[in-house]
Amino acid sequence: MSRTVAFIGAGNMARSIISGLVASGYPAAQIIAANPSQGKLDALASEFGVQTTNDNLAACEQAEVIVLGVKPQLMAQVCAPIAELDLSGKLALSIAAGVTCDSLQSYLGSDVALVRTMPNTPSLLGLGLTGLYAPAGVSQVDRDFATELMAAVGETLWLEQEAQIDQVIACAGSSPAYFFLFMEAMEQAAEKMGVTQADARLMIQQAALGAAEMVKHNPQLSLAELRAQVTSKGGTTAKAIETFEQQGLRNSVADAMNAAVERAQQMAKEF
Ligand SMILES: NC(=O)c1ccc[n+]([C@@H]2O[C@H](COP(=O)([O-])OP(=O)(O)OC[C@H]3O[C@@H](n4cnc5c(N)ncnc54)[C@H](OP(=O)(O)O)[C@@H]3O)[C@@H](O)[C@H]2O)c1
Ligand code: PRO
Repeated sequence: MSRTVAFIGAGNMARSIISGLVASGYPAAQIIAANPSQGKLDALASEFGVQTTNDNLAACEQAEVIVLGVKPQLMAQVCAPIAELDLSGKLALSIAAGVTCDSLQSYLGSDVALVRTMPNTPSLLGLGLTGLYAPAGVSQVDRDFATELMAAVGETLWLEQEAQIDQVIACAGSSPAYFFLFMEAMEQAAEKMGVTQADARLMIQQAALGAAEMVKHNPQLSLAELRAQVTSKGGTTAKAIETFEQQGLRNSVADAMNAAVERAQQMAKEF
C-alpha cells in the first residue's frame, strides 16, 4: 500500500516529482504539499488533486514519509520545529543539494530514517534520474520505498558513498541546465542567421530529443561513435566540431562540472 508522503517545500523540484508521481498512478490523496505561498498550493491542488497546507507540522504528522524540498539554506530552520514531533518510524527523504546526512540527522534527531537523494527536473515528465544514498542502519523496507517513489519519476541510481551525490549533481541534477544553455546558444545563433525563433526552437528541440533517444537506444555504440555517424569526412559537421574542439569545449564542460561539485562541497560546510 502507498505511504502518505508530505512534501515540505513545494517548489520547482517538488512539483516535478509530484507531477511525475501522480502521472505514474501514485494516489494523489496520499500526497500532501506544504508550502508558504498559497498560489503554488492552489496550482498543485487543481492540477494534480493533491492535499495542500501551509502547516508543515500538520503535514509531517499526517505523513509516513517526509520529503524535504526546501532550499539548502532554509533546511536547518525548517527542520527545527519538525524535530519536535514524534518522528519514530517515519522516513525523511531530502532532495537538497549540499546538505549532508550528518547535518540532516543533527537537525531532525536520530528517530527518523534518512535517505538523501538528488533528483532532476525531467522527473516532471517521468524522465528523471535520481541518485540515492542512505546511511548504514536505514532498513531495506525504507530503501525500497525510496526507490519505488523516485522510480515513479525516472531512473534511480543507488550510491555507495555519500560523496557520490555531488557527482550526481554535476552529471544529472544540474545538467538539464547545461543542455538548456547549449540549446539557448544554438537558438540565438540560428536567429542571427535569420531563422525565426519558432523554427529554431523546433529544429533544436527535435535534434536534442533525437540525439538523446539515439544514445538511449544504442548502448552498444560509444558517444564518439554516434558522433562519427553524423560527421562526414571533410563535411559541415566536421568543421563545426573542429571549431568546438579548438575553442576548448571539453575543458569548459569539465571546469563547469568540477565547479558544481566544489560548490556542493562548500555548501555541505555551510549548511
Ligand atoms: N531545481 C532543481 O533542478 C533541483 C534538482 C535537484 C535538487 N534540487 C533541490 O531541491 C530543493 C528545492 O529546490 P527548487 O529548485 O525546487 O527551489 P524552489 O522552487 O525555490 O522551491 C523551494 C520551495 O520551498 C518553499 N519554502 C520556503 N520556505 C519554506 C518553509 N518554511 N516551509 C515550507 N516550504 C518553504 C518555497 O516556497 P515559497 O516560494 O512560497 O517561498 C518554495 O516553493 C533544493 O534544496 C535544491 O537543492 C533542486
Ligand atoms: N538545482 C540545484 C542547484 O542548482 C541542485 C541541482 C539542480 O543547486
